[in-house]
Amino acid sequence: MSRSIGIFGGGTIATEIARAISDGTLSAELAAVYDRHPENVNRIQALFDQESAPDEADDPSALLEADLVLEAAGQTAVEQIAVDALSGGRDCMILSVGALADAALRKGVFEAARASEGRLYAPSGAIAGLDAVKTAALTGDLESVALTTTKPPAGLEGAPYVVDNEIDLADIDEPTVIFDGPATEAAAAFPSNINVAVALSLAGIGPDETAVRIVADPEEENNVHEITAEGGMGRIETTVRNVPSPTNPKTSYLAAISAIETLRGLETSIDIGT
Ligand SMILES: NC(=O)C1=CN([C@@H]2O[C@H](COP(=O)(O)OP(=O)(O)OC[C@H]3O[C@@H](n4cnc5c(N)ncnc54)[C@H](OP(=O)(O)O)[C@@H]3O)[C@@H](O)[C@H]2O)C=CC1
Ligand SMILES: O=C([O-])CC(=O)C(=O)O
Repeated sequence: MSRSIGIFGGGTIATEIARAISDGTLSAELAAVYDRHPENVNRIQALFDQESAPDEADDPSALLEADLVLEAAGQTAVEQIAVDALSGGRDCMILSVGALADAALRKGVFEAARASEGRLYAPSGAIAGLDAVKTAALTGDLESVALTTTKPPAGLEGAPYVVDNEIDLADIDEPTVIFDGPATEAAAAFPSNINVAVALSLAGIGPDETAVRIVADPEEENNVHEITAEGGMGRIETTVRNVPSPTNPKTSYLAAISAIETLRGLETSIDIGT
């Protein structure tokens, strides 16, 4: 029997995953979708015929009936659903990985995962190289991990750090570093922009030790993520120049596809790559 999935969030990433289920790329059943905007759920339901359309969940707890609960909404949604899903023996996939920069939440979610028959999944999302960073971390001598993210200013609008520091993105006329600090701080300062930093940090040397720079570049059309990691094994350098999603420029198209590929990995009997 195919795995049932309940999705928390009905936006850009959820829609791509739903499409992959409706067109057969994934052989899962989409059981239910929850979003505070019912029209988003309705748009996803319209991708399916009547018998296979997901239920509209009135409450996030309705998602806990599914085999796998997938969060694609925001950091608060991770707080609302991850521990309950894992404690109930469900698998749980989270996209708003930045939520795990909070040490107390991370401890709670990891403990729930360790005690559960279910597993916690955090896809690579919009970055490349988590496989190599994770492998290098195993050697015990990974010394530094850094991420530089460059986005068009429009992709950074509304971030708490931008609002609190009254950064006028429209005034930026050349590549400008607007944030430089550890992944822990980046996740709170840019909750919708830098989940990748926390995923990277959890694969590597931890959120307090992972250096993050965010650059606003008016000439840049892509969401660019450059990773460098150094240690006894040598040096890892990766760059992804992501096409932003048309429905949410903050989110790179690759992030949604990465979640689909992680789900596909649960179905296949051949597993290539670390
Ligand atoms: N790991 C990675 O590499 C990446 C992670 N992400 C993260 O994935 C998540 C989903 O991205 P995306 O699909 O583009 O986002 P969207 O904004 O397109 O969709 C998210 C939807 O979920 C709703 N939502 C958010 N929080 C809640 C809540 N607590 N209760 C009910 N509804 C909620 C939003 O409503 P509203 O708009 O009102 O908040 C919105 O309708 C985001 O947190 C994003 O930052 C994105 C890209 C890469
Ligand atoms: O999609 C991206 O390029 C990265 C992103 O928004 C995130 O990590 O939150």
